[in-house]
Amino acid sequence: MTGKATILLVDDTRSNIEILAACLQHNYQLKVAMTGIRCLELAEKTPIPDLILLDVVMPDMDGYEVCRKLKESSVTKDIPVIFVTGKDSDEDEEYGLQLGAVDYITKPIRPAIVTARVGTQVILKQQSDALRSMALHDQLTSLFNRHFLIEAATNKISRLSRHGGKLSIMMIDIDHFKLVNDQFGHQNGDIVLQAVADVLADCNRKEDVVARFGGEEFVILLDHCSLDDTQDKAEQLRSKIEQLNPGKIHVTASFGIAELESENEGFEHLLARADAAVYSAKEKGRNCIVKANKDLESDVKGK
Ligand SMILES: Nc1nc2c(ncn2[C@@H]2O[C@H](COP(=O)(O)OP(=O)(O)OP(=O)(O)O)[C@@H](O)[C@H]2O)c(=O)[nH]1
Repeated sequence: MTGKATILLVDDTRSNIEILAACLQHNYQLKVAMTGIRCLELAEKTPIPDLILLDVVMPDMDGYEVCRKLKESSVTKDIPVIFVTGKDSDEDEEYGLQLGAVDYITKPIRPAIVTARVGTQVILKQQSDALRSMALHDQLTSLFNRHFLIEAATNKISRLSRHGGKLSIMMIDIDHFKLVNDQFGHQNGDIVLQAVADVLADCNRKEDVVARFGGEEFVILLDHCSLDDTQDKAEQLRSKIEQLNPGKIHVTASFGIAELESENEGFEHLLARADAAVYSAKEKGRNCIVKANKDLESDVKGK
């Protein structure tokens, strides 16, 4: 991880914030909130904190309630929380830990103890972020992997069922990739995969998901994108890949595109339609784009 970890300090008393800041400001980037509501706002804003030090007794919303809300939100649920509080009974501590806090520090604080406990939690958070990132990315291309794609698509489809909107999918399969490996070797095959992945990653909006789905197959999820717009985008990508020549190897790819018919269509079905369209593109001579039929059966029969 590059740069300093970010810690959000939450306390309604300025002098408490100052004491904590004095312990931590040299090693961490600090954000400060003096109310529970402000804590919830800052916890969702970039840079998302790596750790929150949370007071309990505050006028607008107490720290326990803030912690509960942090744990309910998909954006903030993985941020570790340490309570820093004057409430020092066993019951208070037990309650705070039951809410999901990773540690509980009582006031008056001892700076060396705060520094050590914060350091431990920051390291654990960085390690778990690194593991999560490895679990969700493809190592060769650094794109998202199939596991993340399925998770993201399922979330997007369930959001669409609540708020409406469009979702399209593009499946991209490099043509005759076995021949590339056979003629130029596996290492050059890897270079081709990385070059194609870079083109796909560069040409997309931040909210789109670009994933390596398997061997020489990639999938892009396009938010709020109609099938016609997806086709335009696919044409740009097809043309860029054709002009790439990574390691002087001529590369092309076949594209299948599909738009979610309704929120009742599951991701598996959408994917199967895009896959059938890729198959049709291969049948048509490769290096082209095929729109999926609405009906998967007729696509599959066309094989
Ligand atoms: N270099 C490299 N090759 C891989 C990787 N993953 C899968 N492959 C190879 O990709 C090739 C895919 O071949 P096929 O599925 O037969 O498809 P194709 O040769 O691209 O033929 P068409 O898709 O019909 O155009 C296989 O030879 C796999 O070994 C990888 O990570 N690196």
